[in-house]
Formats: sequence, structure tokens, C-alpha cells
Amino acid sequence: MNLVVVSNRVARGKPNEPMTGGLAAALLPVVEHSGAIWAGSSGRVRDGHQKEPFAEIEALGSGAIATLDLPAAHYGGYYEGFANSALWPALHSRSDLIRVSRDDYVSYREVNAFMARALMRFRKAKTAFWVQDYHFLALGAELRDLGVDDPIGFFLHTPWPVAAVMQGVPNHRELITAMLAYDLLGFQTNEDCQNFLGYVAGELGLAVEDGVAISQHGRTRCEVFPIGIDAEKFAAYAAKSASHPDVSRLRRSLNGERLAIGVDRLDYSKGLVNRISAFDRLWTEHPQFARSISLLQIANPSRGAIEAYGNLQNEVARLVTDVNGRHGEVDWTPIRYLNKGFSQTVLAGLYRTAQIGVVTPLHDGMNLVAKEYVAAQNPADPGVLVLSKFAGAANELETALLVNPHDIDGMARAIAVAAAMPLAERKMRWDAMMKKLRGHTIQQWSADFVAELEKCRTEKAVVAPLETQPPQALRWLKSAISGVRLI
Ligand SMILES: O=P(O)(O)OC[C@H]1O[C@H](O[C@H]2O[C@H](CO)[C@@H](O)[C@H](O)[C@H]2O)[C@H](O)[C@@H](O)[C@@H]1O
Ligand SMILES: O=c1ccn([C@@H]2O[C@H](COP(=O)(O)OP(=O)(O)O)[C@@H](O)[C@H]2O)c(=O)[nH]1
Repeated sequence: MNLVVVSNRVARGKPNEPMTGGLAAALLPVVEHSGAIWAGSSGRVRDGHQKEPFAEIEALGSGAIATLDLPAAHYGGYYEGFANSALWPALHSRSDLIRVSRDDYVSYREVNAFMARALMRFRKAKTAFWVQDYHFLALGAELRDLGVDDPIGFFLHTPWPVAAVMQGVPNHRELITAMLAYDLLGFQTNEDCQNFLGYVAGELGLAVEDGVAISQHGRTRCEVFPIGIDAEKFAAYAAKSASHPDVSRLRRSLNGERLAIGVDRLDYSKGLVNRISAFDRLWTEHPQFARSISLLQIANPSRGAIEAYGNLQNEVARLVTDVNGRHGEVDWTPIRYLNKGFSQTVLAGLYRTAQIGVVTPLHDGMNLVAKEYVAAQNPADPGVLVLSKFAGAANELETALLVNPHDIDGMARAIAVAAAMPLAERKMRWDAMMKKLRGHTIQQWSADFVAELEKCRTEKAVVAPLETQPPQALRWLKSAISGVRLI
């Protein structure tokens, strides 16, 4: 099978560079091992109509990566506009942050149509398209308009909210109707999948039977495929990382204190303000934890051209300065705050150095950092994961210390419990989480999705001739009854 994977963000496969986001991090090994072609944005734009749209095609393991310069006139309206200032806030239940114009929607559709045209050059016999994420909700419909009848699947990396929130997105009916051109829609959690089907039945008034939505486009199967990680790879990175200068310097700098680590894009969905407030509460209400627990927060800048992200960056920086100013001492900095990224090989060592992993998003599709933190722990002395119950990962990592990120006192208590947890309990919780991670790897995730997508090809082959039957049957019936008087 010729598999074509499509996403806005692609990763170049350089192990010593930071990944931008979990989608790119997750798909990299999938493409490397499956032989797929991975098409996405080059991050550059180009004016006018391109005869040869792809800027670059390079090998990536047994697959290849094709990066495309997107149309300059539409890039801003598509990426910063409709995708990240309408869809992203809505998908994370933050309708209050929706800022969008009619032109943004036009640009979004233009880029979806542009990508569909560009993908046609990768279409061969027995192709299947696998589209990733909210940047390309309408790409399947655009491919169908170009005559593609191959299986086309879509996976959503973010949550899908309740119908009332999606109704806040301009053109939501048109867009979600377009999504039904996909044969297979994948979600991170059962809740996301049920919310989507609830919208299809309630808002679009379409029939839904056993997870299949029936529309003018035919049948769209909706299923849950929680994304995984390569846990063994992280464990191996972590075991080898102690000699890396960043990791050894961090270790030497800890004067017997317990370290908590947070690793996030600077995004309002990640709950950074609430998390830092919880540490503030801990040091204020329980001064015995001053000097004995500190926080290393890596907050990689993200989507900086969007106002909500700029505001967040200022707010978090102010809060960190305030907390450090009040609780710090001449030889102790409570929060080490870094606005830069690290490679995954280094991150694994930083995760292993920290006795507590804090992952407290307000909403998150999965959150791979939570899984990576667990995989990187020393089996003989594992750290404790404090995890928001609103991260997709909480469905699998039930033996983490699950917290409500809106409850600052509750989070402060959980951090204190994590710091004091006896070894036997830490091992018991970690073993259970590690078992889940090993049983559900990133390779398994992609194999499951692709297998389900291939089934759609078989189903279509069976259903298509049946669909052509009514007119033929009608013609036969008409000829059979011609000359007969019906009474
Ligand atoms: O491409 P950017 O705009 O820089 O954003 C980075 C990525 O953020 C989101 O990642 C999601 O995918 C993860 C893997 O499935 C998941 O764990 C996480 O919960 C999601 O937020 C976004 O969905 C990607 O499209 C972006 O590339
Ligand atoms: O400095 C950094 C910070 C993060 N990451 C990677 O970025 C991904 C973040 O994915 P997650 O699902 O946690 O969140 P997202 O950013 O996709 O919303 C993870 O694989 C991290 O290992 C990285 O390589 N370097």
C-alpha cells in the first residue's frame, strides 16, 4: 500500500534538535519505519501559483518527507487565523479566545484545497491518505472533489468539545459536514469521539449507527486510537543521558532538594499559570517545602504572532518573577524558568533527574510529555507523575496522582504527597503505567489506524457495486413491465 501522511507540522528527523509539538514527534518514527510519504508545510511561503509545489523531498528512514511552501496570501489567515485562533481555542473549550474573520476561513479553505492539489502527485495504485489534525478538516472533501476514491482517514490530535462549544466556530456546519468525506475519523479518547458523534446527530441531524455517521458522502467510521510513544527508546535515552552536560550540571546544582519538572509549549491549554500558582501555594502554606522542592519549568515559545500567546508569555514571566522574588533566597531559586527547547535525548535525562513530573493542562488531546516522563524513570527508584485528569493521557495513566488543574490547593497537596511517597508505592504506580506504555506503542497506534483504513477500501469495494444497482435494477424493472398495464 502507498501511504501518504499529511500534516501541517513535520519533523526533519534530527535527534539532537528539539521537537515542535507531539504530532511531529510522534509521526517521525512512524514515517521512518512505514515507508510512508509525509507531506506538510515547509514553514516558508511563496507568492502566486506554483507549477511544482513541493520545495523539497528528502528521504526519512524507509519513507520520505515532502515539504511544501504554502501560498503567501493565505498562510496567516490559515495558520494564525482560522486554525489557531478559531479551531484551537474551540477544540480546547476556550471559545472566549476565538478571534477570526471571514477572510481567515476563506484562507483556511484555500490552503486545504492547495494541499489537496499538491498531494495528487503522490497518488498511485492502492494509495491511502492519512490526514492529521485540525489544520486540514476539509482536506478529505477537497481530495474527493478531485476524484480521489481511495481510503482517506483523519486523526485529531486535540480534544473534541461538546457541541455547544463547536457552534462558536464560524462555518462549523459546513466544515464538519466536509469532515464526513473522510472514511475514518480517529480521536484520542472516547469522550472526544462521543462529542463528535453527538454534534453529527444533534446539530447536523444525521444518522449515527454503531460509531458510523451516514451522510451525503457515505459512511464515516469514528473510532478511538489513543496515541502512544516509543517507551523503550525513551528509557534507553534516559539511561544513557547522565553524562550529557545539561543533565550532569542539573544534577550537581541540586543541593539535596527534590526536583519537579514541567515541559510544555507556552500554550494556554497547558495550565502553566495554575501550576505555578500551586507551587506558590505550597511554599506559602507549607514553608517546610521551601528549599526542599524546586521546579524546573521548560516553556518553549509557541505561535508567538498570536495575541493570546503573547499575553500568556508575559503573564507567566511576571508570575515566575513574582514567585521567585517572594520565596527565593540568596542561594535558592524556587523556579528555574527556561524559554527554550531541548532535544529528546537531553529531555529524557532531565525527566529522570526529577522526582516529580508535573503535567497539568486544562485540556490536552493526549500529552506525550506525561508518557515520556514515565518511560524515562529509573525502574529502581522511579519518580511520581502528577497528572491533570483533563489530559487524554489520564485515561491510560490512572496510577499517576490525578489532579484537577483548577483546584490550586489540591495540586499543592498532590505535589507534597508526591515528594513524600515511599519507594514501594512509587514502584507500584510506575510499574502499572509502564505496562500500559509498553502495551500501546506509537508503532502499534499507526498500525491500528492504517489497518482500519485499509478495511475501508475493502468495504468500499463491496458497497460500491451495490450502490450502482438501484438505477440498473430500475432500468431492468422498467423494461420488464413495459407493455404491462398496472391496475
Ligand atoms: O505545530 P505547532 O502550531 O507549533 O503546535 C505543535 C503541535 O501542537 C499540538 O499537538 C498535539 O499533538 C500531540 C500528539 O498527538 C498531543 O499529545 C497533544 O495533546 C496535542 O496538543 C497540535 O495538535 C499539533 O498539530 C501541533 O503540531
Ligand atoms: O524542549 C522540548 C519540549 C518538548 N519536546 C517534545 O515535544 C513533544 C510535546 O508533545 P505533547 O503531546 O506533550 O504536547 P504538544 O506540544 O504537542 O501540545 C514531546 O514529544 C516532547 O518530547 C521536545 O522535543 N523538546
